[in-house]
Amino acid sequence: MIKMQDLKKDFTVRVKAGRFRRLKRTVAAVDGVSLTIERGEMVGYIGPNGAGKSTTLKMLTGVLTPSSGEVSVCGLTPVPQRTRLALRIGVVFGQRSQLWWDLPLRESFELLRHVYRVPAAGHATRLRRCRDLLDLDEFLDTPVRQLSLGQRMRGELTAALLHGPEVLFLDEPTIGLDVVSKQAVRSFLAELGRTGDVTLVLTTHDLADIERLCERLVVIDHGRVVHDGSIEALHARYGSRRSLVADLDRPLPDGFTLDGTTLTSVTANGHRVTFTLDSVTAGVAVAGLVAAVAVRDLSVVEPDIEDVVARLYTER
Ligand SMILES: Nc1ncnc2c1ncn2[C@@H]1O[C@H](COP(=O)(O)OP(=O)(O)OP(=O)(O)O)[C@@H](O)[C@H]1O
Repeated sequence: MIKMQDLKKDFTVRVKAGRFRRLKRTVAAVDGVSLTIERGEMVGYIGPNGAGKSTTLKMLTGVLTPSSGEVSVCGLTPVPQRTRLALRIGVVFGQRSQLWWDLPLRESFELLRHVYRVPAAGHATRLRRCRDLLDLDEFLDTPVRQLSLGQRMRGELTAALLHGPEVLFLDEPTIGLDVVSKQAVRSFLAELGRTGDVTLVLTTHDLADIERLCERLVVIDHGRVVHDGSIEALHARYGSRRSLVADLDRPLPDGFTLDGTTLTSVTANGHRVTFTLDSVTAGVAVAGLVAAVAVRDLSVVEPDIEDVVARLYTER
């Protein structure tokens, strides 16, 4: 569905060199990315600021011409075949709107039907689905400029989907949204992905988006892919471990050890302890602990993706 082969994009920028001098410098925004994304995949494309995420998306959607390498989306070459591509993809870029500022959402959607020449029946079915899943009805007749950010984002998602695209590109779909709108957008995208009809590529700085939505995580830094795989694979690569957190009636006896674990924190005057599970399952560790001391409460905590990704960014 999407193929990139040694894709590069350089920008020439002028940098200050002394009071009056400006020197030309080349920035390799995307520096040899090769990726294949199959139909129905949900891929999170993440990386620190300036890593090259937006530039990649712009090349995939036909906004920017690559400096070198190959790119194809739905079998088309994005820039020269941009018009045909527009009928097959949907795009939501946080900063840019596809909606008409002064028109109610309902009319924007109708205009888009004409722009894309979408048959009325398909359009109506998709709009119905978006209205239900994204709760659009209460603001369908409100002019776009009066919508809250969360309402507008729900409108943008709908606008991007009304022509039935095969691929949806999302640049920071949940940025700036409140908790409720974030959940609404995530649930909607999860539902979209579940049906497998749409291939989804999203960039985000909110790793909860990735955890909720993407089986595949591509991490890019300085224009290069530094990780491509599942979240679990990332945890395995960095040796992240689950932890067992226990609230105890009394502090642990001096020198206490629990086989296959490491005691990593003791808080609340010794009443709360955390063990990292090094080589035992949670079940074995729980059984060992309960047999040895009086436990009031227990929980198993998954490794934190934020920590792992922060390490991935800083270790480079
Ligand atoms: N039009 C442009 N002209 C010059 N340099 C650019 C241009 N667009 C992007 N860049 C540079 O290319 C690099 C990659 O930028 P890009 O916007 O793709 O990063 P990003 O990963 O999307 O970052 P962010 O998370 O901050 O949005 C940065 O160094 C940026 O300054």
